[in-house]
Amino acid sequence: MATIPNERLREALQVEKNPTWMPVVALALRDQSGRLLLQKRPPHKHHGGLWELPGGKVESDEFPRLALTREIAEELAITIDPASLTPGLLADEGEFGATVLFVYDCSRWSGEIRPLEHQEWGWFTFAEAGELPLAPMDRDLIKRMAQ
Ligand SMILES: Nc1nc2c([nH]c(=O)n2[C@@H]2O[C@H](COP(=O)(O)OP(=O)(O)OP(=O)(O)O)[C@@H](O)[C@H]2O)c(=O)[nH]1
Repeated sequence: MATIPNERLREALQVEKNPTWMPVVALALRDQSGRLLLQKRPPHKHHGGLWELPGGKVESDEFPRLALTREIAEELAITIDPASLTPGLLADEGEFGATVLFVYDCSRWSGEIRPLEHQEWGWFTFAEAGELPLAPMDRDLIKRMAQ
């Protein structure tokens, strides 16, 4: 049987290491009538002025559900129970999908919603959300949620 020289085998199995991909978690928070909470990104940030789901980057030492719980407390002053989250849709953008957005569904929280980062926010039906200038991944996600 022909053998592959070790060096060639190593080369063939070499997977390009790319530590630069970015996991982002976002919350599809619904009120009692099923409307979705969206907020507007600050003008100076990436996708500034566009509307999106609340959430943010998962730090390298965090579990996704805990990152989302942290982000939601930081942005909206409410507490969500990580165990009550349901994994939902997924989207990506950038070359080879370098930013991956994981959406969790949730309809229970405690506390009163307050925009701690002074962001504009509101509850929207899918039809209303479709009229907003949305971040590109969110446009796609909201279309899929509405189906
Ligand atoms: N949170 C959130 N980010 C989104 C959504 N859609 C989307 O494209 N993004 C992008 O994902 C990235 C998340 O960054 P972020 O700025 O919200 O995260 P963060 O709060 O941890 O960031 P910071 O450290 O800059 O404050 C941004 O590039 C943002 O534009 C979304 O629905 N929610």
